[in-house]
Amino acid sequence: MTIVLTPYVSGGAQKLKAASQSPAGPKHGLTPPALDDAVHALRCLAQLRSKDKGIEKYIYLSMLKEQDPAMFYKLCLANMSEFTPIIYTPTVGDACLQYSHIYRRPEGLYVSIKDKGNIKSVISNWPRVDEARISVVTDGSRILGLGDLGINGMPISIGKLSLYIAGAGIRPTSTIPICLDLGTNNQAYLDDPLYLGLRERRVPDNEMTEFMDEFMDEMSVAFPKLMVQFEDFSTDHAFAYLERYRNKYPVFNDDIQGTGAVVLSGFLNAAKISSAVSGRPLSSHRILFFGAGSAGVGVASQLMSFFTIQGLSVDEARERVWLVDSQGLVYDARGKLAEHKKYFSRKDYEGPPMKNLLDIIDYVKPTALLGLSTISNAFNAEVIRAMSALNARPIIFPLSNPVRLSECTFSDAVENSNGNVLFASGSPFDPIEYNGKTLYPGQGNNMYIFPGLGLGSILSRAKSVTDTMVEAASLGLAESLTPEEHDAGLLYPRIERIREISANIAKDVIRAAQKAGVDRSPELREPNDDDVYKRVQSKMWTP
Ligand SMILES: NC(=O)C1=CN([C@@H]2O[C@H](COP(=O)(O)OP(=O)(O)OC[C@H]3O[C@@H](n4cnc5c(N)ncnc54)[C@H](OP(=O)(O)O)[C@@H]3O)[C@@H](O)[C@H]2O)C=CC1
Ligand SMILES: CC(=O)C(=O)O
Ligand SMILES: [Mg+2]
Repeated sequence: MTIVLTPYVSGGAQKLKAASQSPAGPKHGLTPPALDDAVHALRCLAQLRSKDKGIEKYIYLSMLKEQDPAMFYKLCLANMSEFTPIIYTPTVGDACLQYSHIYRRPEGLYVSIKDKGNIKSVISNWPRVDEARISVVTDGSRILGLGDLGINGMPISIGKLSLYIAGAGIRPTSTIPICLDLGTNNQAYLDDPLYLGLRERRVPDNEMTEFMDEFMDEMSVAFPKLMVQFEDFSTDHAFAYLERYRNKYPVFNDDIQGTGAVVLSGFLNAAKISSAVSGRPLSSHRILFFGAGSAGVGVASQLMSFFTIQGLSVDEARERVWLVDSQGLVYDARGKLAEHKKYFSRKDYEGPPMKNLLDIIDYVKPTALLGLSTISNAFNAEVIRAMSALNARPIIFPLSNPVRLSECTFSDAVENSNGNVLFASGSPFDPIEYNGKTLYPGQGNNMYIFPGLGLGSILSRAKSVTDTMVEAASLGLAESLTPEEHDAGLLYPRIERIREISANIAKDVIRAAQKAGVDRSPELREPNDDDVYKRVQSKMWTP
């Protein structure tokens, strides 16, 4: 069997395993006599499935990934819909919450505010087994919908990179999960004797920006071919650092751009179905966002292209969007607004604050209701019924993560819409039987986008990640449904096809990078798309 040591493992067990390797196969006596790859795969799956709790499964898979990455990724690829809810949302949310308690070994790079002025030497400690190509960087300040988790955010960077490796064939040794420790305002962690991060409150913005400038600069010097994915920064910093670095380095923000792209894709497919039934033109859809943070506003911005593709002007497209935040409908006359909400703030409403979601639905008459609020059950039975009264096929996407923060469950959405809902959630729900038919929930999660977007950006050696590259990823995903998936009423392709989907998205991203003139990989400027697709596939790592 293949045993590959990851750069950051050590210890007696690994040394013994490494010793069992030789070009001619395992050294006699250092592995059990009947150890066989295929049977061992069954053994690993049986061990995984014997565990009742999600967090125990997470810990088991974490250890398997360390000890035998090839086996881990082989099993992951063969069982994507079973593995993703464990290594990613929802279980990765529990892993983050409990990280300081379940911690067993270092994994990834930790850079703290105490390293300011000295970040270069910290980065230089990263083992250079392979040239780093992609890093997922979080500061732990808004992990999923769970709030400020400080250093406990590390598993989100690890989980996203596992999906890059499984879903897009990025070489494991070319990835760097990073958690920046800028303190935490989570009092429970500050009081927890096992907490692994700095026992300090978050630093002020000016200090954070100095730190981020140094960090980004040193990363680009140490790893000239690196692409950085910002993940789960709190909303103000998410927008600020994307703007600050996007024209300087190859970087994108997954919560703003990845989520925007995945939702545009699912919305395109849902709107076509909804419009085919109602007869209303695609350009007349009306979208109500419940939640106006980095994800809500990121998705709203990306959905502008849904309308501009239908021929609306940018101003007309903006008129199709309504935002709701914790204070209710977002409108100019309400008073001072956070910078990121201003663009979509309504100018055509001047009445008293409108806080009740049912009143807002009655006023807006939306065809689509998208939840990015972290408020579980916000889309209650009355809300779903109100949407169903307005629309033969209401589009309802409760996109908050993890699953317990979803604005509604799939079964509630189906029951209260008499099976008519066009549904996608951020975290996975099981299919359900309804009136003798199997209904499948969509998973509107950026996991469909970032692997292909990252792969395309890396292979094209993009200087920056342009809006057109993000849009290409989204449209590529929307078009990737097979006839069978269309017939089953799916809004997103089956996750089992993630490699094929990612290769297609990467090809479209490469083309968009070339069109935008940001690519630095002349050998990919092939005239034929099929050749580019084949080149992408040939570059994918296979366990
Ligand atoms: N499906 C996917 O792929 C993704 C899902 N997400 C999920 O989206 C959620 C939000 O993320 P993000 O935008 O970064 O977080 P933020 O905290 O920035 O945004 C949350 C938004 O919800 C609003 N809100 C909070 N309480 C209420 C309420 N009672 N009624 C109405 N609105 C309310 C907030 O209002 P205010 O502005 O007034 O505070 C804010 O606008 C998270 O759960 C995250 O996991 C994120 C990225 C990807
Ligand atoms: C999916 C994701 O990126 C989030 O919930 O933050
Ligand atoms: Mg995120």
